[in-house]
Amino acid sequence: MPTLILLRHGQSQWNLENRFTGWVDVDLTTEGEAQARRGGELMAEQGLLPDEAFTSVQTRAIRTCNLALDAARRSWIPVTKDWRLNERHYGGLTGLDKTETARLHGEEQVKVWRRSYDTPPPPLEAGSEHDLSGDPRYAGATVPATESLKLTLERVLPYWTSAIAPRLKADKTVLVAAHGNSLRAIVKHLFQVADDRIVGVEIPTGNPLVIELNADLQPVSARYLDEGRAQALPEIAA
Ligand SMILES: O=C(O)[C@@H](CO)OP(=O)(O)O
Repeated sequence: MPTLILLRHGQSQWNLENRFTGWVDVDLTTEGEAQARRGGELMAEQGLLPDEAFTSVQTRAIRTCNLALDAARRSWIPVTKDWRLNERHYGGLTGLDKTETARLHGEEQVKVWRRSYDTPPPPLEAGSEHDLSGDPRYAGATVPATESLKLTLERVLPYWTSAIAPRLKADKTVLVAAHGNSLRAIVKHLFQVADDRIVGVEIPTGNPLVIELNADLQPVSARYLDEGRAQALPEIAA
């Protein structure tokens, strides 16, 4: 049975500092490294051993992938990195403190920027501190100035369809080590979550989400491996 393991990176330095992160390449904290290792141990304990892995081009996801695979003794499997699995681009909010931003703009406005489906944050100014358009890892890609979840899904989905789905259709166990919002986009697609319901999906850091799929890649079961840190999951269509 095709098995998908979604793993959000472990706690990052800016998760800890409560700053809007997006495409900024912050690293894991010591706690985040431990979460990633624990995620790998849980996979091994439950016999969920990935055949292949996909991750973004951001350090916190790459290191989470490596730490989890090391802990599961699967660091030899093929790992493919692609920017399409990056976190949602946070535009002009990048780097700002989330609480301070809510104080300035109001809780409601910040909730819309963080969790609405199709309202992107204000764009990042070209040439500003967090402008990554000159970063060599994005050579050939168009670096967005901001992204809503909808825009994130629109760049994740073609990659899902062309690169990840074929491996699942070949009946593989596939690990995707990525980010809160790129994984939320995959969950939205797989579970057909309505635009106004996706706000309720919050994937915890470093907790493997195992989704068993049928031959048409529709979910037949879903569960977090660390039950103590689990969050609500969308319903599976009958
Ligand atoms: O800052 C970010 O890039 C994301 C993920 O940590 O935050 P949010 O919870 O607002 O999606």
